[in-house]
Amino acid sequence: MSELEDLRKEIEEIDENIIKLLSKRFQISQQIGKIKKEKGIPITDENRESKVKEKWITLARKYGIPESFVESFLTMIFSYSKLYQINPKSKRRIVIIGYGGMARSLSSLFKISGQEVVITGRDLKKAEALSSEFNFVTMSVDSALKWGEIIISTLPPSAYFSDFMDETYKKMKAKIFMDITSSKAKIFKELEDKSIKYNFMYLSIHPLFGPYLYPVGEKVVLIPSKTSASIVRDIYEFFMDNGLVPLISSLEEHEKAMSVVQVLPHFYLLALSSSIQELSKELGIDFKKFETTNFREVYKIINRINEIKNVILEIQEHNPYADKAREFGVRELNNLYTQLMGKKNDALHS
Ligand SMILES: C=C(O[C@@H]1C=C(C(=O)O)C=C[C@H]1O)C(=O)O
Repeated sequence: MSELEDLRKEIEEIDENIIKLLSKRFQISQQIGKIKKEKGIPITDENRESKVKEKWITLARKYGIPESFVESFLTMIFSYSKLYQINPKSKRRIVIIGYGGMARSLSSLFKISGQEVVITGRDLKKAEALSSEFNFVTMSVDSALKWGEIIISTLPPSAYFSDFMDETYKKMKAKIFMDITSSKAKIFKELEDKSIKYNFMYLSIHPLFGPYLYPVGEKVVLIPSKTSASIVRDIYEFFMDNGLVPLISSLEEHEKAMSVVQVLPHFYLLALSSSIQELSKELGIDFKKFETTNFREVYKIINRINEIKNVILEIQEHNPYADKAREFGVRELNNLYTQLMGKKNDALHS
């Protein structure tokens, strides 16, 4: 055998060992998951993750492996390790109304946690396309509402004022109903009123993650309404059991928080996106050719934002603190501008 072949053989053996060890690590993680379930503690333990990461970085230095490799590898290990810990106490009958990115993300989560899911909506062909991805079932809206116990609507805010939803509310008696919108000010009261009128339990939720698959360990905000007091505990446990980290909030606190974590950064990023285009055009520069590591990361986020621009603009429009957030954004940008321009002028005059 040539030297090249010998070395490749050695690599293959090492690869097998890596896989064996990973499998062992995931099995242990599964055991840890069972203990956490018994004790009612959440799957994600950020303290522990920091400790593990510290250890990995020390070892990486010791063995001469780049820290950046270890960091991205470990991030993947954590997220798959947590997948192995999902093991819900009970199976619930969940109906998802809608078939967009968030419906897909929630479906992926419920698939690994073994929930029973039916996908429905106005367009049953689209519902069927999503169902088949996860081997779930599609039903007409009427049948789905009869069958289901927990109804999660992934529709945009405007949909809650449509004839379609008007008909749907009437068929949800005694069911648990959730919306997942980012800006709730406009719809919360409407849905709360409808839940009183038609006797369903309305618990507003906001998954704090984008349309990604297997969002294990991510947060979901729960905003109780007048009709959901009796089920908040149950749904809190349900989400924890399915691998998310639930967080209870009031409507007002949630809207304020979203003006800080969504409205403001999205506002800057949209402006950053267009100013990058404009400035590079003005200067005749192909910025992709010169991108730095930081720029690459920022641009990834800009691309993600542009992909869901309609949702982003909806949040800008509906969040009640959006005007304030944008005012602060512009004010601080101007302050920085004045400060930096001032420095430049000082330098010129000295
Ligand atoms: C395995 C655990 O669960 C999660 C996964 C971890 C891991 O894979 O190392 C660490 C912390 C937790 O977020 C644990 O708590 O130890």
